[in-house]
Amino acid sequence: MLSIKNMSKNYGSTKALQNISFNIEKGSCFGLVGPNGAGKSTLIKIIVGIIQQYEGTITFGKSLGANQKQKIGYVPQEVCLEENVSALENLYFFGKMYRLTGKELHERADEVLSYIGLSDRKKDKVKTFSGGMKRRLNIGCALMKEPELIMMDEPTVGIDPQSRQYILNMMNEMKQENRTIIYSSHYIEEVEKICDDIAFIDHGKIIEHNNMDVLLKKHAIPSVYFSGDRCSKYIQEIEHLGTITEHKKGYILTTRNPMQAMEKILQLSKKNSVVLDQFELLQPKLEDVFFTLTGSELRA
Ligand SMILES: Nc1ncnc2c1ncn2[C@@H]1O[C@H](COP(=O)(O)OP(=O)(O)OP(=O)(O)O)[C@@H](O)[C@H]1O
Repeated sequence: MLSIKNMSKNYGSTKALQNISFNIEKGSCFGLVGPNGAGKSTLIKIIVGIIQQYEGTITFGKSLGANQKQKIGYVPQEVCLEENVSALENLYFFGKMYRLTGKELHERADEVLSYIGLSDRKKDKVKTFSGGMKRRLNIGCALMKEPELIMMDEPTVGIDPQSRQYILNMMNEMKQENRTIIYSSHYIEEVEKICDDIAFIDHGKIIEHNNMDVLLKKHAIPSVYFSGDRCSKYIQEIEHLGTITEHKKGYILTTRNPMQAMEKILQLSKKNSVVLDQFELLQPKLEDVFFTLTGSELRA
């Protein structure tokens, strides 16, 4: 549906994007993950058409076609609302920009208000809203044109957990409606919950792009946590199986072969009469993948 080829963008001597290429399928959620300054917003602004000077090509599939701009919704990182008027008036403003009028405009605004959970506050001025409500309305403005492709640039920054969950649920609903989402974030646990494909971006380069499951299988190393009095007695005997670190009252063994490691730990515990208090396989996380690939945490 959307294909980016060899895209680069410089701001003076800053290389914001360096030769980026990827494809996005219709109806999927594509996560763009990277620390501050990685180049996520620049990429989104190019796709939306805000930044027009860049190298490379963007091809939109048949479903978007020639009038693609009409079908792309953009939720900017900064909340972009008129605070002194009501939620409804903000939606009308955006609807009119997308050439909606009369009954169509009013009906669409009501639909969107219900979608973003603000129907009962529609006549209130935006300045009386919480941060989370403003974020939801910000998304609502982009939904006025019923986009096929919706670009969301860090839509959950600095809001309460309930609003965050509400927005994630909305995104899941959009996927079910076969809308395509590009979701930029450095909240990796959110991306993990809703994205199908993920691109890790750092210093303007895509350092890995893959389906979520493939990414985890390829890069995240599983580990085993075990604790119990005196299990330090046999630690030396399992050192060759992976990397051991002390954690809380026990140890984490990071290993490519967790089943073999678990069997060995059980064997040694029995032999040394050690009773294990805790013994579990820890599932790899996307955060670990980012760490493995870049050697650094995702800086918030
Ligand atoms: N208008 C601009 N002029 C000059 N440099 C810019 C401009 N916009 C972005 N940059 C630089 O380009 C690089 C990429 O910035 P960008 O905003 O795309 O990153 P980002 O991943 O979206 O970061 P954040 O999560 O902080 O929004 C950064 O080094 C940034 O300082």
